[in-house]
Amino acid sequence: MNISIIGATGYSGVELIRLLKSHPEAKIESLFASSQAGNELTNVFPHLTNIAQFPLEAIDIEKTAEWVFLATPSGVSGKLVPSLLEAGRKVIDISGDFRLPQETYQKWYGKETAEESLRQKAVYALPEWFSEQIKGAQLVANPGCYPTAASLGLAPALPYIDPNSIIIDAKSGVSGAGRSVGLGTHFGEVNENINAYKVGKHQHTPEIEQTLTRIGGKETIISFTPHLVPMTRGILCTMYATITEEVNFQELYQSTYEGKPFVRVRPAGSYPKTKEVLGSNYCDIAVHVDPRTNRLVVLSVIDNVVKGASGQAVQNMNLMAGLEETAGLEFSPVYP
Ligand SMILES: NC(=O)C1=CN([C@@H]2O[C@H](COP(=O)(O)OP(=O)(O)OC[C@H]3O[C@@H](n4cnc5c(N)ncnc54)[C@H](OP(=O)(O)O)[C@@H]3O)[C@@H](O)[C@H]2O)C=CC1
Ligand SMILES: CC(=O)N[C@@H](CCC(=O)OP(=O)(O)O)C(=O)O
Repeated sequence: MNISIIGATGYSGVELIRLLKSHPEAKIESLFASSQAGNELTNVFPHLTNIAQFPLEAIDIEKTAEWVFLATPSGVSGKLVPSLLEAGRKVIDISGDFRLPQETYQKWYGKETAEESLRQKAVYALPEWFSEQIKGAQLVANPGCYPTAASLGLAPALPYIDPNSIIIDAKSGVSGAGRSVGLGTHFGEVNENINAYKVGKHQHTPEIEQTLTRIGGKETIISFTPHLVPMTRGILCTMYATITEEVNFQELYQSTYEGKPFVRVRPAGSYPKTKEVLGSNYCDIAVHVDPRTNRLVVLSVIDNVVKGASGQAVQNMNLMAGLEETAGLEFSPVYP
C-alpha cells in the first residue's frame, strides 16, 4: 500500500511515519508539509536519521499516493478532501473536519468545513464500535483524542446509566495541542501546573455526545471539562454517571470488549495509568461502582498521539483495506 502523509511535520504526522515504517504492508511514498515544504524530513526530525529519508513537499494532490493520511490543523482537510476523492484516493482524516455535521462543526470550531453532502460521505471511524462501516470506506473521520478515551470508556454502560447524568473529567498531556509554539504549552506555564480549559465549550463535546447518542440510542448531553497536565503524552478520563439498573459492570465491560484487541478491561478495582499505555494503541479501562452515591465511575487511559490519533488511523486503514486490524500495531507500551 503506497502512502502519502499531508501534515507530516506535526506530532500526529511524525507518529504516522514511526508506525507506518514498521507496518508489514505499507510503504511511505511522499510527505507533504506547509511551512517546512522544501526542507528535508531529517532536518526537522534528526531522530529519523537513517530511518526515514524524505523531502518535504508542498501540497499537490496529483502527487499523492493511493492512501492519504491528513494530519493537518482543523479547517485544512475540508478544503483538500474534495479533490482527493475526485482523484480516487482513500483518505483517513485525523483532524475534526469530517466528524460533525457541517453546522455543528462551524458552531464549535468557528471555522468553515466541507458541504454537508460531502461530509456525509465520511464514516466516523471508532473501530471498536463501527468496524462494519469502516470496511471498504473511501473517506474516514478518525475520532478525536478525548472522544476516543471517553466513548470507549462509557459506551458499554449506556443501557444501565442515566445518559444525561454523565460527567467527564479529562486530563491531557501537552502533545495534544500539537507542535506549534504557544503560550499555553510553554514550559514555564505548564511545568508544576494544572489547569482546566474551554469549560463548557470544548469542540470535542458535540463529538462525544453524537457518539454516545448513536451507540446508546438515547439523546445524550454531557458535562465535559478538559485539563492540561505537565506531561508530554497521555489522556486520563475520569467519568461519572448515575446508575439506573444494577448489573455486573465488570462482566459487562469484559464481554463487550472481548475480541477487541486494543481495549484492555482491567481487573475490578484497578487504577489504569497513562504510562501503562504510553506509545501503544491500547485503551485501558477500569470500572468502579460507588454504592454510596449510586454512581458508576469509569477510568479510561490512552496515548493521545497513538490510540487518540495516528495508531487509530492505522487501525482504520487496516480495516478499510481488509487487513488484520492489528497489522503494524502489535507492540508493547513503553515503560517507564
Ligand atoms: N496531537 C494530538 O494528540 C492529536 C491531534 N489531532 C488532530 O490532528 C491534526 C494534526 O495535529 P497535530 O499533529 O497535533 O498538529 P501539529 O500542529 O503538530 O502539526 C500540524 C501539521 O500540519 C501542517 N500545517 C500547518 N498549517 C497548515 C496549512 N494551513 N495547510 C496545510 N498544512 C498545514 C504543519 O506543517 P508545517 O510544520 O510544515 O507548518 C504540520 O505538518 C489536528 O487537526 C489535530 O486537531 C487529533 C487527535 C490527537
Ligand atoms: C491538550 C490540548 O490542547 N488538546 C487539544 C486536542 C484537540 C485536537 O486534537 O483537535 P481536534 O478538534 O482536531 O480533534 C485541545 O483540547 O484542543
